[in-house]
Amino acid sequence: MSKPLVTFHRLEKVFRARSEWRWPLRWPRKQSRHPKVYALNGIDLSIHRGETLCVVGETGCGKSTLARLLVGLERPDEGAVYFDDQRIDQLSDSQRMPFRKKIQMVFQNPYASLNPRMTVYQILREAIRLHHAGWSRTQVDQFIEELLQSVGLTKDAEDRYPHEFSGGQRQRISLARALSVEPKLIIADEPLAALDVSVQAQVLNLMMDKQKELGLTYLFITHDLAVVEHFATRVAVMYLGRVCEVADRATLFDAPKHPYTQALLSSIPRLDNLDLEPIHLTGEVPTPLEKPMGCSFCNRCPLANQRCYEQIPMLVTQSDGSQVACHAVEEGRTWK
Ligand SMILES: Nc1ncnc2c1ncn2[C@@H]1O[C@H](COP(=O)(O)OP(=O)(O)OP(=O)(O)O)[C@@H](O)[C@H]1O
Repeated sequence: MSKPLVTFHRLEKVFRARSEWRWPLRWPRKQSRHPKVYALNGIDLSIHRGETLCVVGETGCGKSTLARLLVGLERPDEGAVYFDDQRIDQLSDSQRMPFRKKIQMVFQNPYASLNPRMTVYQILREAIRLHHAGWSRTQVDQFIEELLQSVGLTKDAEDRYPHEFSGGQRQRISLARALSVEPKLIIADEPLAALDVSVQAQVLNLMMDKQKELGLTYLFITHDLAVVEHFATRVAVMYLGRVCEVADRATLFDAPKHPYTQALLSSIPRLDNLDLEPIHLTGEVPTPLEKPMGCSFCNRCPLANQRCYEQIPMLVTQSDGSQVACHAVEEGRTWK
């Protein structure tokens, strides 16, 4: 197999808590006014060329932080990020310029991420000018027309402003802007969350078509497991700043191994097994204000034993190629 396009190596990110975290009820007053938030606690993960890696996990588990580190909006406290074999997490803004073109991001809210004062033409021209500085006006105009056509929009979209479009059309414009610099990787952070279900399918199909046509790689962050099942090549399941399972799509949905993945997937009704009962997790959801000593999932895991509370489980490759970070899986402990 060729080398991965992206590698996250033992990535850690700690934030100082935002003001709303300052005095939560569970936080003793004697503690710092700005306690630490352990957003990523040692992420080891790769993205292969041409694949769609979907990252799933409940809110606050660190999915967006991972994306922001890759795109250079945040720097890690520990560990490294490699793109095309080059370490990119320590680069200055100017050293990062060549990678800006190769790594593009599509956000959840296309309205907030498109400048409302610029027409679609101006938005696209700005991106193109930055990366194809030598192009003539005619070349730029022709490229914009073709670009809009390729995402299902017509030339008359050029003179309109973002607010004149529907949510789905705005997401097409965001995709056009990302594609305008001919990237290798597109990071899509919940790109469908603000769209109607019928429009979600159109945007998803467009993204899949573009991937086939241009050989793109996607890092796709979502809460929606139906989207993951339709769209992913591989899936990384995150829990509280750690990756607990990575597997190709079929393996993950057919044979999830980590107890958290099993609970997560049991919430989707399956036509092939209507008798399957959803697994209800008990126990308090841990806070990222405390660095977990052992497995981050142990206080909600019905399979946990003393070892799980004391020792951090590492990702271990299984016989079917998936990777699982779980002492219970390693020891063969199963649900009763
Ligand atoms: N700039 C920041 N300052 C302080 N804390 C932050 C900052 N950014 C993220 N966090 C915290 O880091 C943790 C991980 O956040 P992140 O946004 O990566 O999670 P997420 O999995 O993407 O969540 P969601 O699915 O809700 O978007 C959260 O506890 C969040 O509150």
